[in-house]
Amino acid sequence: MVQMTIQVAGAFSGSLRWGGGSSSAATAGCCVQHTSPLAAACRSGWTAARTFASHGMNHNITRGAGSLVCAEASTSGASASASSRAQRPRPRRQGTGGGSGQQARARASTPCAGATAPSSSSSSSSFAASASGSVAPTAAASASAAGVNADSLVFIGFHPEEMDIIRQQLPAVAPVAAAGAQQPGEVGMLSLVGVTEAMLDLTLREALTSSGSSSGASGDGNGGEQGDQRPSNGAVAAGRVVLLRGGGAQELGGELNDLLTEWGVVPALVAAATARHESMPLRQVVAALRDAHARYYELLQPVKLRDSSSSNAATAGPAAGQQQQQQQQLDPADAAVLADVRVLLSAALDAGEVPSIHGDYRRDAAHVAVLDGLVTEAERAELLAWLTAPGHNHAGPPPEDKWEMACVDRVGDNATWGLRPEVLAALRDDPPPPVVALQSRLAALYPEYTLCHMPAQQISDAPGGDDDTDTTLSCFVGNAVMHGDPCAWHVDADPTTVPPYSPWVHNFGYYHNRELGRPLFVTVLIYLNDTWPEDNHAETLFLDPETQLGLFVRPAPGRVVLMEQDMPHRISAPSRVAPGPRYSLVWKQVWVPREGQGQGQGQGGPRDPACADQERAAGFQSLCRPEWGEPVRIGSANRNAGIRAYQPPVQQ
Ligand SMILES: O=C(O)CCC(=O)C(=O)O
Ligand SMILES: [Fe+2]
Repeated sequence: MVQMTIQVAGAFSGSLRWGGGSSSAATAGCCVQHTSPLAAACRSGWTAARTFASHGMNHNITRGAGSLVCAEASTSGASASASSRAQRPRPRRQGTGGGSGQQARARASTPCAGATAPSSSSSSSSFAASASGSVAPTAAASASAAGVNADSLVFIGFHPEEMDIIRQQLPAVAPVAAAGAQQPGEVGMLSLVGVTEAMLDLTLREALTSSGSSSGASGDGNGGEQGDQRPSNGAVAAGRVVLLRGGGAQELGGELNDLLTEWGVVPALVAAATARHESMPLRQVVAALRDAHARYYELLQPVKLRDSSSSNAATAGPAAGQQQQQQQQLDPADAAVLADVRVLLSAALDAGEVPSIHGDYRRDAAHVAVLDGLVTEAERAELLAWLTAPGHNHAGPPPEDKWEMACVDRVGDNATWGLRPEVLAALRDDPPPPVVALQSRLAALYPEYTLCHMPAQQISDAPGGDDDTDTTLSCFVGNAVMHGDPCAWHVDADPTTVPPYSPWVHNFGYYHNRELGRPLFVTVLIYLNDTWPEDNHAETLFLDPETQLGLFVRPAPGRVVLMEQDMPHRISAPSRVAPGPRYSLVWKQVWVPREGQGQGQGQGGPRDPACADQERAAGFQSLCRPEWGEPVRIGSANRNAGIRAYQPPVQQ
């Protein structure tokens, strides 16, 4: 119910690390479990931030001590940082059915006080340098030789309204050249260039020389009125980057994201332009910078697969034909298991219209699927034994050497049993065979994606890693819920609610889950008990907030649930007759589209054209595979929901 969602949000407000100050570490971004001062792990990732669409525009970010810029100053003064109001979630339009229907996809606020930025000390490796392979001289020298204004701020992938704000605000803090004054600029003056989609295929030098001309650049200073010369939203898909060209621009670099944030523009990836960039098409420059940035911050952490199919690695393999290669290399045992997998449910709910990164709105719905047979009975038993102990008595609590009372859905709730951090770390770093088997089969089932662990640390914390709270994050959650345990509605994570100072946002921007070409946030869950009679209850519940309807999934040994992470859901506690805990193991993943849609992440091969076409037609990605047929539509996802039951007979 909507109220319920409000309560969930309310219960969390102020308790996130990025919302409530330093004592709130326990809830921050813990799509995962972690140790913390509150000694509680959280099933939900960004539940606290899950408030209402009406707040979606307000990031409430203030600048000041400990402000959020994640400047990673390079030796040449570049900074790696980012995000953008362009991709900032906007209020979600209501879907069918009316009602308040607030979808909690929008990030309510992105308070950043307390986030400490890595210092711009020389110890930090130069992000610009890693992008280009070496610390190259900046573009200034070659540019001035060409008669192009040496000092420029080149904004790529920013929406027109963002550029308007920047043009308005920047002159107050930096000497910005007047509109059209670019050949060459006055000494010390910065020219401000907004790059349109049409300009992405120009080299940096070409873009600068054509800036203000009919080629589509938005000019300096006040270019807001230039009609079709304003940066088009299409450029956002390539990524949001600010190139700092020349010493004057680079002086501003370390501060730029702070400024953008102060002005209400979500930061972006900021990098020094190098001489090498001068002759590269901007699209390529953006892709290379984003690749380097993703590598530097380890944003893409491919799951471990069987050796034969390890081509899932985001960095591995030639671009072409990888998908086929992965299928060919499928272990015959995995292929045999996959041939017997049954899709019991493929469903859509929680629908509405959401802003796309292109500036328009798209139809959206979240999805859940239930698969039986993805792991064998022997593998299920092996995994349960690995997570507990061989021969463990499952009528009693889980063994305390692997489990602790440390798992919560909401701050303040009593904790339930969760896996200890070292076990969670082992699941990622040294997974037992059943985990590798499941991951390999999922990778085979979804060849269009590179399956990665959610980079929980990078998403949760200020870049640079640990803050002062000694929080250990994990991309796995173990649940052993008992009768009477508190279980609350939550979402696991949502790409619209990642903190703005996180390198994830700098690279991928803000977007609603399922945006084409952007990583899909997916949770994978497996039920592990040997048996689970009906009377034990403990179903997983899924909610369509707008209609207050939903669906449930009964635990069954080895059953796997896939859900898009922004869908509200909860465990229901086992009944009194359940003799022991109900075990589930949960993966929090990001599925990175292989085609990349200009993302420049360099993964794998092309998507299956049929699949890609279907997605394009739908306007979004989904874990429900087209070959499974149309998903069952529930609540707001059912276009017939809310039609009049009684239609008066037509008078003749
Ligand atoms: O075990 C379940 O039914 C759901 C668990 C869950 O929602 C989580 O761990 O985030
Ligand atoms: Fe969850």
